[in-house]
Amino acid sequence: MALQCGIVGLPNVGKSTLFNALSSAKAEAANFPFCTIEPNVGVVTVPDQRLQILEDLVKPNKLVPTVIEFVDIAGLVKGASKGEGLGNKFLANIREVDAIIHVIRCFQDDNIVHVAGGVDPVFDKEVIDTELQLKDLESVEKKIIRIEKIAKSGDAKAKKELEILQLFKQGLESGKNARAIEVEKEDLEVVRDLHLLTIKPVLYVANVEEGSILTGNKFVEQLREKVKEENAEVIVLCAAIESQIAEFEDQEEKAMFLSEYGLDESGLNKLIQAAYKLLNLITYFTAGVQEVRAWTIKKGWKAPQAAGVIHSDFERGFIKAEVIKLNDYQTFKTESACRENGKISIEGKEYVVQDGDIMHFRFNV
Ligand SMILES: Nc1ncnc2c1ncn2[C@@H]1O[C@H](COP(=O)(O)OP(=O)(O)OP(=O)(O)O)[C@@H](O)[C@H]1O
Ligand SMILES: [Mg+2]
Repeated sequence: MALQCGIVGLPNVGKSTLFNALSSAKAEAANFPFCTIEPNVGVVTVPDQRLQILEDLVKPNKLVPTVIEFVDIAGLVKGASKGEGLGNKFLANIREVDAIIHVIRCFQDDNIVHVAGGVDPVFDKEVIDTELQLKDLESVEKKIIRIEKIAKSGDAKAKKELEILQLFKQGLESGKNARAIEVEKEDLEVVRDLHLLTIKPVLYVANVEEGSILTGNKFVEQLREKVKEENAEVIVLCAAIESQIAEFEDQEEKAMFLSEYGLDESGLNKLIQAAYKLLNLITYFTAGVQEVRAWTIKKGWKAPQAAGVIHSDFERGFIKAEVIKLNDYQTFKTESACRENGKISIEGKEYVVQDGDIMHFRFNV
């Protein structure tokens, strides 16, 4: 159930450079092959140090990390919501993704053309936001027309829905993203079928020049200031350098290259991990000699549902789960030692799986 992040932004801001870097980011965590489903969808392994820890302890035949997908979406321009620059097609691409990585040009380089003249992250962000909002407004207005008819017949539910839709309409018209419009959680159901673009979770990538990776620059400051109240993450990286980092197969060489830039981790790794969080995902592990494996679930899932990711039988016939915490596994080294020391807890159907849990499911079908 790999979820998708769409890489969105103005033309020529570094989206494809970033996407290519992500796509060639060789599985660091393990020997999971990178594969491309379509030319513009990349399956990217989620780097996770905990897998290495488990590998060292268990020495499995196989190590399987978890993955998410990135989609390289073509650049949007002003007027996209009205079909400019193939806008409608690209907006449809955005509708299909689960979260948005909004790439914003924060690098100064006179050789690289900026579609709007000069580097201006705040302006650029607004151009994209506006196009997405206009498209959302169109969706909301269509639904309003539909629901109005029902409301007129005196249907109470429709009346209530109409009120909520009006709130979205006003918010969007005033330049707000749908995710920033304050409504009750259950009211979100009213717009669920619209798959609004600006309701999807977002994070920003400030694409800076090589010299500003560590320090940031004035453009990054402007962007941070602009998104302050959004509570969104801003990741600073240099896409051009990331694509070079991703080329290294040899981990030592890679580490050396990184340290030349004063980095201890690639920007890509940070981005992938942030994207994973943005999608509201967490990881649990299964650890056997055959295979140590990371599994992706949504935060808040209970044990049977989490088990269902492995196989539907596990969910259907769920009896109980045995759970070891990673640091206990590290301390006692083996599953049996964990058992002897009372570090395996037996959990039932109501157990909410935690990030990093090592799970063993008992089931009967
Ligand atoms: N951080 C950076 N510093 C300098 N140059 C960069 C940086 N990131 C990307 N570039 C350069 O910017 C140019 C545009 O990059 P890219 O093709 O990735 O943009 P794009 O957003 O995918 O554009 P489009 O929307 O047209 O597909 C390329 O020449 C790339 O090498
Ligand atoms: Mg591109």
